[in-house]
Amino acid sequence: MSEDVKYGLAGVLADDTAVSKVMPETNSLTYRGYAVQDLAKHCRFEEVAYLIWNGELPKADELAALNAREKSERGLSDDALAVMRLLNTEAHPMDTLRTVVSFLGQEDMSTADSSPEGLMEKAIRLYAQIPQIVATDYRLRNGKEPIAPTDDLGFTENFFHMCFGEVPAPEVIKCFDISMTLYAEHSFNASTFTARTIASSLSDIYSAVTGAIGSLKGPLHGGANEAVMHMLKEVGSADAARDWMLDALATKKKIMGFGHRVYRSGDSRVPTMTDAYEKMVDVIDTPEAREYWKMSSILDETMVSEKGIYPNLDFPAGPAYYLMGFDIPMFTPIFVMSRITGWTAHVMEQLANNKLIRPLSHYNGVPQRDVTPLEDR
Ligand SMILES: CC(=O)SCCNC(=O)CCNC(=O)[C@H](O)C(C)(C)COP(=O)(O)OP(=O)(O)OC[C@H]1O[C@@H](n2cnc3c(N)ncnc32)[C@H](O)[C@@H]1OP(=O)(O)O
Ligand SMILES: O=C([O-])CC(=O)C(=O)O
Repeated sequence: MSEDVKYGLAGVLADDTAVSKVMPETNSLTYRGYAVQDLAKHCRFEEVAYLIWNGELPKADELAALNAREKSERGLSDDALAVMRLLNTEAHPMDTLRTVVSFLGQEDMSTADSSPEGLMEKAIRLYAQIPQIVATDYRLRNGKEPIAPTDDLGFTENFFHMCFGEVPAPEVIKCFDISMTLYAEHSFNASTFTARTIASSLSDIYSAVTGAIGSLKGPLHGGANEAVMHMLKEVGSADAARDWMLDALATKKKIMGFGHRVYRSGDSRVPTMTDAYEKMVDVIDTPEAREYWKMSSILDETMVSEKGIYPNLDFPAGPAYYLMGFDIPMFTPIFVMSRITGWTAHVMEQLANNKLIRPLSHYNGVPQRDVTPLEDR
């Protein structure tokens, strides 16, 4: 260990950004100057996507133009669908998504076009097509035929339609839409920084997004929303929750969905997501939904009172997705459907003022030595 090294780049200011601001001192977060809570309350995810890319909220005609473009980009090619049918249905959906996004880059004859217009076109294509990849994979893994997207529905409604062939209650749509808004962007998190690092060598945007998907998959980052649900299933009941947590802490287990590199006293997005999750539980109103809600509340209270470590966004998002009917391995791919907006905005920002990302390392290996020829070793 060296005092000069910032392990994990913790606390390092690596570049400027105007996309979002994470403020741990006030547990707050803004996208382009707007508080996420306000955005979640007043805007559909499509408006937030426009904001993240363009820096301003859209006027009605601008939103209509984005939505029309997104709809025109829906529909994977026959080749992409054929590739999906070849893939291993036992694989994790993040592996499938990473592979198919990489294929989209291979299929696009203008992959290397990094003009501002070219980047925006590809960002909108990915935003339009990733939901179909996620939904198609869900259906193929479950032995069902894929459902094609429809232009009659908005972003969120179309996703539910492609997964389940139906659109749920407005409260469920609202909860999902809020999760999309909250997941969309979070400054230099690991996956976004990965995307920027790849872009900084003047590689292409598909490569940057493919790498970012690989980074998000890890359970210390986006993969935690799945891990949270596995944990809730292991806990089993609200009655068992407090003892489960005390035992996990006593045995020094890492509790998924808690803690954050930047926020130390609470994730800015959690109250909004928890509120949306609670409202959805009230609407679903099944014993299972109420049990998960109680269990989550007890785990949260116990972790905060025992360790002073607060839940992050993955903690309420995991069970909310589960109660919406999604299977657990889809949770992190759903995160990608949202974070694609932040990743691509950061690729655009990186390339607008590019400097190759190349930090230094502190060498702690063996000192320099002479090579002994093979016959003498
Ligand atoms: C959308 C997102 O990506 S949000 C993050 C999602 N990830 C998770 O939920 C995974 C669980 N959480 C964690 O692993 C961590 O909190 C991280 C990786 C998110 C942040 O890690 P760091 O900034 O490196 O925090 P660090 O590991 O230094 O934690 C400080 C102390 O709190 C403890 N701690 C932090 N999070 C947790 C946790 N979830 N469970 C138990 N202890 C924890 C650490 O063990 C450490 O204790 P120590 O000082 O006794 O060693
Ligand atoms: O900011 C981070 O390190 C992780 C996170 O919460 C996110 O990417 O949403």
